[in-house]
Amino acid sequence: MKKTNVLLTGASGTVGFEALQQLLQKDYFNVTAFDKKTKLSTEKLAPFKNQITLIYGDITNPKDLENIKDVDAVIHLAAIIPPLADEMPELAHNVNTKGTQNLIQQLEAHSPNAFFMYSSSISVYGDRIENPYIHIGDPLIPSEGDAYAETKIKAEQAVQNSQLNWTIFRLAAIMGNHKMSKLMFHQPLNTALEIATPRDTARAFVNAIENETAVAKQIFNLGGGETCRISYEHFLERSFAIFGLGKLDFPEHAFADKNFHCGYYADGDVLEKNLNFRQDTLEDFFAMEAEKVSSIKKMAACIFKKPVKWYLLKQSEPLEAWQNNDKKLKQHFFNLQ
Ligand SMILES: O=c1ccn([C@@H]2O[C@H](COP(=O)(O)OP(=O)(O)O[C@H]3O[C@H](CO)[C@@H](O)[C@H](O)[C@H]3O)[C@@H](O)[C@H]2O)c(=O)[nH]1
Repeated sequence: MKKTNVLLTGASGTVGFEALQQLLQKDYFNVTAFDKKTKLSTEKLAPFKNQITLIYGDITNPKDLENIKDVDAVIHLAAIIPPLADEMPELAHNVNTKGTQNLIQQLEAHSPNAFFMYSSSISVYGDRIENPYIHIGDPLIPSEGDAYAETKIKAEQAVQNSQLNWTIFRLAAIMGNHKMSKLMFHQPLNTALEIATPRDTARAFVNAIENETAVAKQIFNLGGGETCRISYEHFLERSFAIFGLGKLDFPEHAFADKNFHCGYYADGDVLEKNLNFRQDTLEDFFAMEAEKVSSIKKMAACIFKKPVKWYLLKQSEPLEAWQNNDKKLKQHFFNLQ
């Protein structure tokens, strides 16, 4: 039987690395991994170099894509995600939108029958504090200044306008190896949060390869479902306890009131019915997180929790805006009277 040639972009990323390992568990896939050459990607992908075709390159440069040929299925994950996407919106546009267009062009020319699976994001729906139950047909209204969401919307359009067969998954909050950053304070504490673990997310893409007809030419919300829902405040409380950081005792105005994203996917079960990708619950996620924290690390965090929380709080842009009475930024982050 002829093997399916799968191209995986962003193979060393949080979702990509899970997808790579899952693809390699099946013997009917020939995997080509495309990624940017960085210290991290080299380290993570080196152990697989005998099992895959490895192409290092920059997706913004069409020349780097020239060796991509005879592909049957594509899992396109290479992207600049927040917070970097917010700090460097032009780079995000080049990689996320133009890079996707470049890849589509290469595939249209050399793999016109390829099935293109695109990873979009829940950020495209914008602020859903008032109305947290999200459906696929809801309007796409990114939060003010959310360059990342804009790049994802444009890339979605490029995918839909392509000559290829395609599917688009709008990923919920993917909780994985992402570092804590200033984004932590951009998200209002009363945000309705539905997570999906990287391995469940990857499984959806991998299972879609064999279920192309069921998902082709459609857009889906991809989340962990009812067992993966929590408020952001409770999510942080649980995480702080796991890391030995004690209570979530930040001052008023540390967290924004608005202009972020996330919510509950009201129609997320549709993708699950098609692809049967969910295995993890929130409790599994917290158990995995707890396993990552050694007792020594937890003890150190416990001893140093005050300076650690002070350091985190220093990164709160909402609090900084409030303290500086920066009218524009206060307006951006808070519901003012
Ligand atoms: O110019 C670049 C920048 C990044 N990458 C690669 O892209 C991947 C990004 O991974 P990561 O930053 O860990 O992102 P994830 O959290 O895995 O993001 C996934 O989930 C997001 C939605 O939550 C989607 O927007 C992304 O496309 C999808 O990869 C990595 O392999 C990078 O090396 C490139 O190939 N070229």
